[in-house]
Order: sequence, then C-alpha cells, then structure tokens
Amino acid sequence: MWRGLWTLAAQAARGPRRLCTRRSSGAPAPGSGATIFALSSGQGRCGIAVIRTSGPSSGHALRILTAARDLPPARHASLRLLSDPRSGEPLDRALVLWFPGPRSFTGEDCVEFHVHGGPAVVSGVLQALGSVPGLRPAEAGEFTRRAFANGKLNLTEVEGLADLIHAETEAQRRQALRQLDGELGHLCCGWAETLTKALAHVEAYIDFGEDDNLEEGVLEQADMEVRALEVALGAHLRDARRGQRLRSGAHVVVTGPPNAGKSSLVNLLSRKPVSIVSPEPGTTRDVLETPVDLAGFPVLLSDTAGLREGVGLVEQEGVRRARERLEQADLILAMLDASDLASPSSCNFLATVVASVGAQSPSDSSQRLLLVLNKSDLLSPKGPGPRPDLPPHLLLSCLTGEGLDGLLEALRKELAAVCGDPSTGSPLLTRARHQHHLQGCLDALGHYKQSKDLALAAEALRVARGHLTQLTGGGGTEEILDIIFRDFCVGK
Ligand SMILES: Nc1nc2c(ncn2[C@@H]2O[C@H](COP(=O)(O)OP(=O)(O)OP(=O)(O)O)[C@@H](O)[C@H]2O)c(=O)[nH]1
Ligand SMILES: [K+]
Ligand SMILES: [Mg+2]
Repeated sequence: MWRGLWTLAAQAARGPRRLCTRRSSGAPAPGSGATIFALSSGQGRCGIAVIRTSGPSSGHALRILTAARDLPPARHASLRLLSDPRSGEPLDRALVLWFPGPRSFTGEDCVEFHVHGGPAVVSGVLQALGSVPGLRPAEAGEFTRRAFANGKLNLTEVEGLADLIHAETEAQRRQALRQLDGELGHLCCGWAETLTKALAHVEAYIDFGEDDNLEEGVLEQADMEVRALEVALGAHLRDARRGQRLRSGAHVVVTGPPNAGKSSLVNLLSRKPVSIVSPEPGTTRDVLETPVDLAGFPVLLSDTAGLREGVGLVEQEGVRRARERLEQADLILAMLDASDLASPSSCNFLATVVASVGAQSPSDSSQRLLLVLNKSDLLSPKGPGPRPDLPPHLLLSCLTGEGLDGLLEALRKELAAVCGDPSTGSPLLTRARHQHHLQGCLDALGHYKQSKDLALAAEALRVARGHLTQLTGGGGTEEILDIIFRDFCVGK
C-alpha cells in the first residue's frame, strides 16, 4: 500500500505535474463574457497605434471590419483594408493579426489592429468596433485580468508585467522581466510542492499510522523537509526589503556640515538645478527630494540642511528635518569639505554621524554610508592629503567634476547591495504582499514544529502552503485530496 506514498513523494520531487497550478488551465469556457476592445498603445498622434480585442466575438469583428468571409492565417501579419461596417467607409489600410485562443495573451480569441496612429483613424476604428454586436470597451487592466483568469499568468507574473510597464530604470526592467518570466512564482511553487509532500506524509501517518506496512521515518522525513524550507524562507525574508526598494526607489540622503557642497552634488547627480547653491552657509533649509536614475537604479535623492547647532529658528527646524530624513535613508552620502577637515563642524560630523553609521553591524536594516570629501580642487597638489585617520572615503570636486566617475561606480556598488542586483541571484520579493505571505508561511511552519498533535501539525502545514499559493494567486485544497486518492492507491 505504501509504495503509493513513495511513488507520490518521488513524483513530487521530480515534478511531473504542476502541484501549484495557475488559476485554471486551457481555453476559456466558450461564449464566456463579452468581447472587449481598447487602444493598447499610448494616446496621441504617433506612427502606429495598436488596437486589440479579446473574447469570443473577436473573429467576427475582424471579419466585419475587413469585409472578408475568411479569417487571415493565425499569428501572421496581414495587410487589410478596414472599413466602417455601418457606412462601408474606408478607415485605414492596416496590419491585422489573428490569435485564436487559447494561444493568445489572454487565452481567448484575440485580434490586433496595427493602424496608422492619427487620432481620427484610431477613433474611427474604435467606433467601428463598438458598433459590432457583443463588443464593448475594455476596463483598465481587463486584458491582464482575463489572462490571469484563464491561467496564462499567475499573480506574481501579473505583478511583474505591471512593473515592467512602469519600469523607468534598467535595474527595474530586469527585475520586472524576471518576475514576469515566472521566477518568483516557480520558487513559490517549488516550496508549495515540498509542503504538499510533507503534508501527504503527515496525513498518511494520521490515517494509517498503525499500519505495519507504513514505511519508517515518514514523520522524520516531513520534519526534515520543513526544516530545509524554513532555512530557504528565512534567507529570502532577510533580503525582503531589497526588491521593494528596487521597485519604488532607494532613499539616498546627502548630509554634512554647512557649505560642504551638498546641494552642488545633488544638482550634479540629478543634472538639474534642484537646489540653490551659494557661498553662504545655511542655504538649504527644507528637505529637497528628486527622483534620479543612478547607475541604472531608481533613487529618491534628498538634499538636506547642513548640520550645525546654535543657529536661528528656521535653520534649526531645517537641521531637525535633515536628521529626521537621515534616519529613513537606505544610503547616506556623507559630505565634507576636503579643505576644511579640521574645523569643529567637520570633526563633530565625523564623530557623530559617520562614526555611528560605521558602528552598526551589517544587516538588511542597517544603513550604508559613503564618505565623500568634496572640493578636492582646493587641496594643494603637493601638500599633505586629507587626514590619515579618516575612514574610507572618495575625493570629489563638484566644481571640476574630478572624481565623479569614481563616485558613480561606488554608488552603483552600494545601490546593488541596497536594492539587490536583478541580473544575478535569486528572485527578489518586490512587494509587501510577498513578504507578508512568506512570513505567514514561516510562522505556520513554527506552529507545525510546536504542535504535539498531528492533526494540528497537518493544519499548520496547510496554512503554510495556503500562504504560498496565495502568493501566486492559486488556492484550494483539492490538489492534496487528488494526490492522496490517485497516488496512494488507498483501498487497493
Ligand atoms: N572650489 C570648490 N567649491 C565648491 C565645490 N563644490 C561646491 N563649491 C562651492 O561651495 C559653496 C557651497 O556649496 P553648496 O552646494 O551650497 O553647499 P551646501 O553643502 O549645500 O551648503 P548648505 O546648504 O548651506 O549647507 C558654493 O559657493 C559652491 O560653489 C567644489 O568642488 N570646489
Ligand atoms: K551654501
Ligand atoms: Mg545646500
């Protein structure tokens, strides 16, 4: 009888079937839902605009607009004259593509019209489509919703697609593409399969524990699998904030004593005059925030007031805001005037801000810091360099641009550590939702280990697995029943 169990375990390990399925499989139910249409390319005058439809009446709409009895060959671009079905008036000579379901983006019958991008052409074709019975304009995100409902994309892939459309920097694009390719989903599905296996072992023990035929070590096997999973989940959760930072931008804060050249650096990095630069110490008061692409990483760069005590009320408030912002920084750009290192404000800054960040033990939540000595152009070429007791630093001149390449390279390395490098390593958790479910899974595994009662232990495994399936948007306990009855040969 228990051959069945081990066959199951072996199969699950090899993964011949998808235990972690997408929402459903195959073609949509025939005649399900309306056929939707929309302009899929951007609004406004352009060379080519793409209008698409999805749903059972797509083929009909294509035939009506091209006044043709037959559909063009599937998945091949064909040049066709489009006419208004009501008046017969020609609208455009366009490329049309016919994607019969289920081999289409949504899994339904789809059509793409690649028309000339003039507003009158686009609105003419949209109106013509609207006049075809069974067609209606699509709602926001409805094509992707249908792709999800039809099992073409799981939830993390849907999120990856959304991120790809919104990606503004290279690193964001890489991360989104990996998620759209299903890397995070596959990882979770693999974990869910491990839990399904462990659950099958525990349930087998509950039902047949007294059975002499039960192979030994079934529960130990489940415990081992759970322990290995805990380690994997823990590693991913330690990295948890990185993917989210890459999605929404890392907080980089420029700080230092007055007149170090902080605003000059912010303007240099953002390539626009964000902040006022002047020889007067205490120029910057408010926190000035600007989004920039630094070496391919999305960054929210903040300029802040120079740190000093005993100044007027307004500047004091500026200093308070600067310190507050500093606490939220993922990466601190600490700046000093290289020609003024012996001044009390420089010494104080080194002893407080720089020393305290340097003393943090490295962990995901700890801040990173780059020390930059600006105004290197003021140092005499022959004279002694900056103080020998300084922590590691970079020399820069915002005036001449010397040292900027070195700073950008150092920033790239720091940001890769802060955001994770999407070209290498395991897929990152890009949303708080991912973190929530992985943490939920890990907590449930903790309950599993503490449970003295096997029924409660099995329930904990079900909760843990539920979190993983929710992460990819699947769900249901049908699959475990399926496995027990089909692979265990119960009743044989
Ligand atoms: N020689 C030289 N002068 C610089 C350099 N960078 C900035 N300055 C000058 O230093 C002065 C102060 O620059 P800011 O950018 O306003 O300095 P800050 O740190 O923002 O000053 P606060 O906002 O007042 O704290 C200005 O006169 C700049 O032109 C540099 O690399 N070399
Ligand atoms: K200044
Ligand atoms: Mg300033």
